[in-house]
Amino acid sequence: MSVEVVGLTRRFGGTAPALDAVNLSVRTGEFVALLGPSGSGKTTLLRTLAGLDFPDAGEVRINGRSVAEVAARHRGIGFVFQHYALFRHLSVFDNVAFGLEVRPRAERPRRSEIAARVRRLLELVQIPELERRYPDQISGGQRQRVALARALATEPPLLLLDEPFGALDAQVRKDLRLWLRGLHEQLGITSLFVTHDQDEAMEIADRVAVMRAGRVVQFDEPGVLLDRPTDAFVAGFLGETNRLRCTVSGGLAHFGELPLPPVPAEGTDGPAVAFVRPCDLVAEPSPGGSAGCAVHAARHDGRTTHLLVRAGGVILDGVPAAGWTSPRRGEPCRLRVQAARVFPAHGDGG
Ligand SMILES: Nc1ncnc2c1ncn2[C@@H]1O[C@H](COP(=O)(O)OP(=O)(O)OP(=O)(O)O)[C@@H](O)[C@H]1O
Repeated sequence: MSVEVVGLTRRFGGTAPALDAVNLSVRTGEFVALLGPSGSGKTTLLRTLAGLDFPDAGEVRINGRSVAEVAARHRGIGFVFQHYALFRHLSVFDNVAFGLEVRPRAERPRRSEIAARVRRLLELVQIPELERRYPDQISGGQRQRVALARALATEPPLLLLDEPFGALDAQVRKDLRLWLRGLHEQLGITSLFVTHDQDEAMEIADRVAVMRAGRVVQFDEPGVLLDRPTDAFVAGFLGETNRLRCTVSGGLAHFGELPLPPVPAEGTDGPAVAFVRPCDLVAEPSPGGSAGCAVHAARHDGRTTHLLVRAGGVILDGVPAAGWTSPRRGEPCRLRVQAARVFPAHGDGG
């Protein structure tokens, strides 16, 4: 099922619209993340797709057709919302069966068929042994699986998930998101999920729509977002990065007081902001101390050793040069910038 959003605008009465002429085109079978800071419009966009909220302008097209006149329950969409609680008085089995049980008699599968489908779904979400339990007798992660099974029971070709694992601890989240990605592929559905966890988005989505202030500012594959952000907001929002004020003149960004060599920069002359990833900021020993930098601390993120370097009154996050095995606190060093993304200062995302 493909989804197209065209010029979607939604105002709630405040001055800034929650959605501001959003365009987005999701292909059949894609797994797409909506990522952005709090209040950027992610949930409003998802609710509008689901038919739970209505736009002031623009439209949603599913498989090329406008769904403006189609009620939520007829859109063929399954959704899992973080706070869309399970029915506490129903067993796990009955929660999953619910969407089928409430169908009009003519469309309702036979009882034995419903039971078979519920059991298949509980196998799929890997909790077949829990069917007789009630929601308050299972863990948070298991509840999320039940919610997902319930959403899938009506076999929707499109699945919408709003922070589906938001309330869970980090390891469970990690396991569940990989499992969800596998499930998406196994079922061959189209899925959109909202998150403000960039690792989650980058790890499992085919494409990520980065949202800011009611707009989609970039919609690309994770690698493209990291390597070729189209503006300063995306560059600063994604991944770890040093954000440095600079001035562009004659094709070079100059860092003023900061003891950093100028780097090549395209674009017009004037105040700018440069984003330098830690892996592109290389520190090497400078025994004489003339480079004006010193080791502040070493930091390990599980994969890489980072070196925090004091330079001109600020602390920058870099990496030690190859072969520099034991930098000591206070040791003089110099910094080399291997790559930087430079944008005009007026669009730097505040
Ligand atoms: N029912 C509502 N009434 C008034 N304003 C609303 C309503 N729903 C959302 N908004 C406003 O619309 C904007 C977008 O909200 P939305 O919930 O879509 O953002 P979000 O990106 O999902 O945020 P979060 O990550 O915090 O969930 C916010 O400024 C919010 O205050």
